[in-house]
This record gives sequence, C-alpha cells and structure tokens, in this order.
Amino acid sequence: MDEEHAQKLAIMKQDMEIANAMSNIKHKIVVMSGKGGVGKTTVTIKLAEAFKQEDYKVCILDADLHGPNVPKMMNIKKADITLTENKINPVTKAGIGVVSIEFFLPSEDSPIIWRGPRKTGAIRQLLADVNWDNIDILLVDNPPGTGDEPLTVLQSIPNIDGVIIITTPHDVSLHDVKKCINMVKELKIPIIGIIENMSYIQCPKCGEKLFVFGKNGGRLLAEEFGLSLLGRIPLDTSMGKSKETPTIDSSRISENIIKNIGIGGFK
Ligand SMILES: Nc1ncnc2c1ncn2[C@@H]1O[C@H](COP(=O)(O)OP(=O)(O)OP(=O)(O)O)[C@@H](O)[C@H]1O
Repeated sequence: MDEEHAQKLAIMKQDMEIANAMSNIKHKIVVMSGKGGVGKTTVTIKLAEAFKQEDYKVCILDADLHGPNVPKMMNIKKADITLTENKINPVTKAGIGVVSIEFFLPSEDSPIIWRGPRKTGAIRQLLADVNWDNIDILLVDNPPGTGDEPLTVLQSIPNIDGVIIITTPHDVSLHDVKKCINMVKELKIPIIGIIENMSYIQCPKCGEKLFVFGKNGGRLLAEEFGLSLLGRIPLDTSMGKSKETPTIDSSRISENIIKNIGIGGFK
C-alpha cells in the first residue's frame, strides 16, 4: 500500500471513530465569526448558560487552539482531567461540560506553535477521544475566519444541526462574516441564524439605545442571505476587571435557536 493510500485509510478510520464517539449527542451547534474579538466565545458561554437554565445538558467544545478562552471566561482555573474507558471526560463547571485544548497545555500562557496538519490533527483527535455521552446540546466555539481549523471542525463533526454566525455592526466584521457564511453554505451545512453582538449601548438613565457602531448591519446581512437575525446583544459598558464575561440576557436568543432547529421534546 502506498503512503497516500495509507493516509486516506487512516483518515477514514478516524472519521468512523469520531462519528461513533459523537453519535449520542442530540444536537450539535457550531458558533462562528468572520473575525476575532466579536464576542463568539462570550455568546457561546451565554447560550450554554441559557440552555442549561432550561435544563438541557450542555457541553462546550473550545476548538480555538490559538486563543482557547472558554476556561478563563468560565473561571476554570485548574482542570482535573478524568478518563472513562480511555476517553476524556468533559470538565464540568456550573453544570456545563467543557472541553478545551487549554486543559492539555503545560500552562495557560503556553502558546501553540504548530503548523496546519498538526492543528487539524489535534482537533480531530479531541473529537474522537472525548466521552461525549449524555449531551443534549454541544456548542462548538470555532476559531474565527475560514482557515484550516474552522474548516476541520465543519468537515469532521458529523450531522451538525447548524451554524450560528456572530457579527458586530462594524463594517469590517460584516465584510468578513460574508466569507464565513459562504463557506458554510458551500459545505451545505444549515445556518441557524445571525447574532449581532455589541449592537448598541443602552443609556442607563433614559434607556435610549445608541447605535455607536452603526445601525441595522446585522439585519441587512440576514436579509441579504435570507437568514434569520436571532437577536441583538447590547454592549455591556460595565465590563471591567471584576468579571470575566459581560452581563447579557441571551434567553430570548436561545429560545429562537430552539425554535429554529426544532429542539424540544427532550431534556
Ligand atoms: N456584548 C458585550 N459587551 C461588552 N463586552 C463584550 C461583549 N461581548 C464580548 N465582549 C468582550 O469582548 C472581548 C472579546 O470577546 P470574545 O473573546 O468573546 O470574542 P471572540 O470573538 O471569541 O474572540 P476570538 O475569536 O478572537 O477569541 C472580551 O473581552 C469580551 O468580554
């Protein structure tokens, strides 16, 4: 057998291992953005909390190898990794399961200096080697953009229910997110909808909404692609050192997602 053939066989074998490992997850949702810093991780965590509030068993996969921020934002200081039948168990925090590459780095400041194949290999190995049992909703925090790692996530996870696209009203974010939408469309994966983060600032005194980064960008984007705008999240101006994530009410958005992908009837 030549090397190319052997490689193809190894990929097929791993595909089967991934499909098998993930077969009991009821719903798989991937959260994506065109560029970094728009609040993808924040929204992922807030959605997980909202789903948990509704008694769904939720797990987050932090697939962002270069900036695995989920543990920090969820205040997971030291993750004690346990195994069941040689599979990694998600670390549970506040009733939410978390799997992050950061758990396997020597320290939280250790960078990943790997080239493409090693990174995609690490993502696929995590998918195959985690104990994904007993999960109603898996939320995947995908790295930003349309490169190797987000593509690996989309191509390796079988039967993704859909992708949630995060943007801010800034022109650059709206511009970059279009590429992301087109990539998901090309892969024929459903898009659940768009969430516009940092949409406006609400005056604490009079309640007036100030659209400092532009108005209606998310809505126009949704219209252009025939997608639904799942919600708009204001900028929390009280973000500071005292808290890891902004105060956001994402319950309405999670309800929209549940409606859009027909989750319900199980818990
Ligand atoms: N609605 C909001 N109000 C205030 N601050 C916010 C809001 N959303 C996100 N942030 C803050 O913006 C910063 C970037 O958010 P986050 O890390 O979630 O973005 P990201 O898209 O996941 O970034 P990356 O992909 O580059 O890791 C964080 O400090 C986060 O607390």
